Amino acid sequence: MRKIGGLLCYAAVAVVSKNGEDLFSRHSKESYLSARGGSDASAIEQLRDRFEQAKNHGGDIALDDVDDLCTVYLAPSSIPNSGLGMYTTREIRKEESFHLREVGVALRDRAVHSTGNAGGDATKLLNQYPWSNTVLTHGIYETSMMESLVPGIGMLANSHLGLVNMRHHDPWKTETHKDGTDSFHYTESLTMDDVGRGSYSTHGHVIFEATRNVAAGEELFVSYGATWFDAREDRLGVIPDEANFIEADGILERFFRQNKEEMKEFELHRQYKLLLDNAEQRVEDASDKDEKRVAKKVRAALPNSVMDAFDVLRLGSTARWSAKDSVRDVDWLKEHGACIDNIRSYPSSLPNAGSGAFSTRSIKEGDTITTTPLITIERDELMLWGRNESGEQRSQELIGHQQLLNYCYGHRKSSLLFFPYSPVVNFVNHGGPEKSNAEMRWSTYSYSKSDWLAEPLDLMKANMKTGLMFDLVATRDIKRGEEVLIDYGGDWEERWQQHMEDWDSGKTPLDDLHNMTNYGNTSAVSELNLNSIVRTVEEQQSDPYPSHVATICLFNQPEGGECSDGAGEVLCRSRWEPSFDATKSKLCDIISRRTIQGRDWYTVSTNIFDKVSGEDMSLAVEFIARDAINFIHRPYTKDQYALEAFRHEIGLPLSMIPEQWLDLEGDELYEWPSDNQESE
Ligand SMILES: C[S@@+](CC[C@H](N)C(=O)[O-])C[C@H]1O[C@@H](n2cnc3c(N)ncnc32)[C@H](O)[C@@H]1O
Repeated sequence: MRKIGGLLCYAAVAVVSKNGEDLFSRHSKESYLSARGGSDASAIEQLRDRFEQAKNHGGDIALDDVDDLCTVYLAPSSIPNSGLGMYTTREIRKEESFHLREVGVALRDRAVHSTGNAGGDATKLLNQYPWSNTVLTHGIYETSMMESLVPGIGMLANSHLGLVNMRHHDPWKTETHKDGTDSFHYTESLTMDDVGRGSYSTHGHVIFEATRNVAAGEELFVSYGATWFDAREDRLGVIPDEANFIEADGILERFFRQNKEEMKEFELHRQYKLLLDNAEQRVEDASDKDEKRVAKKVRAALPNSVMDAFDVLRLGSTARWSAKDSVRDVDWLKEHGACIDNIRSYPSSLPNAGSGAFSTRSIKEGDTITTTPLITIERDELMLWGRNESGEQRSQELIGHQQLLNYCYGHRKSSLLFFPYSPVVNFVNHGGPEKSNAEMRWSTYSYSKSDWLAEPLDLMKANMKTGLMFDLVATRDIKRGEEVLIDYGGDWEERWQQHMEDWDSGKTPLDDLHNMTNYGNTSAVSELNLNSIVRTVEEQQSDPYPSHVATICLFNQPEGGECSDGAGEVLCRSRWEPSFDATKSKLCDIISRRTIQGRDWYTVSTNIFDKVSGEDMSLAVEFIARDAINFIHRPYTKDQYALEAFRHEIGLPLSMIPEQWLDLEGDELYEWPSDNQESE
């Protein structure tokens, strides 16, 4: 969705719509407030408890705060021609965390490693969905060019810039040692003995929160940023942003002050036509591109007839009028929607598997647990190709796969992969034939485009829309609190067994993974962040930090120049304010430390090299406080970037894949231990 290559960025837009406030009519029950998760610390405590319960009760967990009835639905979006959207049937209070935590799957340096087809090619469906790295905070430093896919609200919720009600929750803004995404299982249980290391995302804990009160029945909207829409004007038309809707509201307000309803109808029409003519003239008269764009968007926000303008009055704003059904009747949602909150993520009951999806309600055999749209991805797009010797061109050497492969469904005989993106569905783990209690099927939901199963492969690859869907169906009765497991298939199982054998025997190429210095432990990073003192570069010579650790400094550039030589210490200090905006953080070296009035202050030097201008923008900064310094993983040292980590798609039975999509022998993809074995 938003940004590609730093072009567009996720802005934490705090849009407060009057509509939402007005519609928020009744106070909800207390459990609902307690369910908002409270502080992150208590959320982690809760998770710890759940983990203990999971371990002690054979995987089942208690879910005291779950509503009996479904609270999140997939249903047609209220934005015309925008496919499906996501709706809540219970009110969500401003700043309340959305209860379904998500996984964030990082995409690594696609422009460098992908084939010509991918990485920046705007015609690829996959390229419509990644968030800029600021959503997975500190992701900025994970790799050179990082983007991420965040299912649930991060992919399924549409964007209406005038009705935004959800945004990514950023604990790192106030607690610099947190990156806002890491789930506790990651810091708790991931050790060198963990054979699952790197095979699942370390961002298993992405949280969204409400930017304003959200009414029961309301569609959930995030901001993709205005520039995302500007870049797609050809395909999507002119899409107003929040300011344009507000301006249009002002124009209508003036119109209705001057022209009363009791005026003669033809006079009203005439006056309104004049209003529209003026709006169009403004587009004509605009002196530059930006002005023209604003004028076009304001015009697009205005209704085309005076009758519709009266409708705006009734609904309260042009934004609300442009998506009339953005607050749907809950009964309508029950009838037309598909329930998508029957599962939540908690630490898996399986060893080495990271998080899992747990049923929040009792499900009967044959019932649909959740329904998910899919994006189709070509296998090539997830391959990591090396570089030639000069580093300028891609080589023919396949060096690995994007971690996203592990979250995709497919069959080795097809180059087509499917990535589901309903909430929590990506946490469903492999139970093998014995433990599985569910399976993925092509969806029977009325909005699933099942006729696409007859489409030729080329058309599927070129498709810029989503349409195919999966249902996750219970294959036996599932208790509330039980982990939902499917069978990833024989190919997956075989590769996993091979991976475990290689791991146990300490065989190469897994040596890198065993090597602490290369893919270091996150607990070490978290612990350093709790230390009050940061060692200077000189101190580190005799007392080094682990090599996977780097320091970033978060501070605001002073207005009106740097701390000059002549400036006194106090002035310097007041100028270099810590900032918790990760987008402004910089990798930095700690040069010296001084204690003034009992408080430690640091001189740091940032090392920034502007890739675009080629300019060395390194900066020496004096006097920043400890809380403006943060320990993070050095680029490429998080587990997901270990090239040798386990990689395999989730297997679909051969019988599910239409014959015309079977374009591969399949054996060339991985070094198959048993090449000729036909696996379902
Ligand atoms: C679709 S993801 C499932 C969610 C994942 N557990 C997480 O925490 O994000 C698939 C990955 O989960 C892990 N996984 C799933 N089932 C597993 C199992 N039975 N044993 C070990 N790892 C498993 C593997 O790393 C696999 O590549």
